[in-house]
Amino acid sequence: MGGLPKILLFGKNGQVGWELQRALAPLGPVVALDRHGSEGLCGDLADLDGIATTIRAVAPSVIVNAAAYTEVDQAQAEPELARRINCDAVAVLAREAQALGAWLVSYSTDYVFDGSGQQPWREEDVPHPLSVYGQTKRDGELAIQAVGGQHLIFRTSWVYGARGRNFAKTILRLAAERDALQVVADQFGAPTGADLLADVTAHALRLVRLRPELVGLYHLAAAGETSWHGYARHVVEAARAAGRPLRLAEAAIVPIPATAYPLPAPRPANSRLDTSRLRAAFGVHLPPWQEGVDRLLGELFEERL
Ligand SMILES: NC(=O)C1=CN([C@@H]2O[C@H](COP(=O)(O)OP(=O)(O)OC[C@H]3O[C@@H](n4cnc5c(N)ncnc54)[C@H](OP(=O)(O)O)[C@@H]3O)[C@@H](O)[C@H]2O)C=CC1
Ligand SMILES: Cc1cn([C@H]2C[C@H](O)[C@@H](COP(=O)(O)OP(=O)(O)O[C@H]3O[C@@H](C)C(=O)[C@@H](O)[C@H]3O)O2)c(=O)[nH]c1=O
Ligand SMILES: [Mg+2]
Repeated sequence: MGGLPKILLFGKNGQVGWELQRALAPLGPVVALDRHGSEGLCGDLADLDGIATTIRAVAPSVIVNAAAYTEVDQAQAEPELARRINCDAVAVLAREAQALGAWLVSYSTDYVFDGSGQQPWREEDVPHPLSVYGQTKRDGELAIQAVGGQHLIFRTSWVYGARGRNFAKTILRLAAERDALQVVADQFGAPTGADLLADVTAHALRLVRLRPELVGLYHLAAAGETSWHGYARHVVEAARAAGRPLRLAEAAIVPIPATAYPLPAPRPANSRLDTSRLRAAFGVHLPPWQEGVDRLLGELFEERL
């Protein structure tokens, strides 16, 4: 094998991409691109020829794709663009990776499932997306599998990071602006940190160099479960305990059914992911979701002192 792998990272400024810049750095030299590209390299996943040319020019031994069309509601109104980025571009990455004999890492979502039942979803369960976003992400997974090269697909859920937009930050903002909040209490999943995703990715990439048979699809989420309402309550209680100025009254986070919070894209009621396959294959510990969320909050509160 010999030599450190050259890594090409797409989507470097997203929540996960930002943490990957840090976590991948010790593995080997990283060429990290956002949609604007750099030094003549195209990083725009909407430009299928551009990214193919970039990959051929860089000739990496690992491609990590952290770029995606992640606006779940907006995707309902622009399915073609969502498909181009979440599926067609991913197919190009898979083909170009295969041609180079490179590994491809990509991320997918709990939204590939229809949310039925109460059991955590396993990798072999049949996806049935409820939304355009979920469908295009599912088709991206299938595109990678159809090419059949060396790949890791990590399906995760409810991602947050200190940098970027996410539910926890939205709730903090709303708690400072409003007297009361209504939050969906009948959708269940696990908030998962972008830092955890990046660290597990780096760990897995080290391991697959020695054990290429670990190729495949894995569920990767923090341990435990909550509802969006439970998540919001956790965030607001931490903010209150830290003495943050809140407009929100005590006990003013009202649990509501999803039917009372209509959005363009339906979300799954059951977003629980069974992570046994990942933990067994890679020997990783996935901490309870509260640990990562508390770190995020600590970081955010520190920033604003
Ligand atoms: N966020 C979540 O809750 C979850 C995310 N995932 C998956 O995890 C992965 C990482 O998500 P996350 O980091 O949270 O998402 P973010 O939305 O934080 O980041 C996505 C990045 O993709 C970039 N992007 C969008 N369109 C293009 C394009 N045409 N070309 C290049 N870059 C583009 C965005 O750039 P810009 O800011 O310029 O638009 C952004 O930097 C994705 O595959 C996502 O589907 C899975 C489950 C949950
Ligand atoms: C802001 C807010 C949201 N909600 C509900 C709406 C919805 O059911 C749920 C989450 O809403 P959001 O729009 O913040 O999250 P959403 O964009 O659905 O988040 C998803 O993003 C994509 C990229 C994924 O892959 C998923 O894993 C998931 O993280 O919370 C409330 O009930 N009250 C509120 O005040
Ligand atoms: Mg969203």
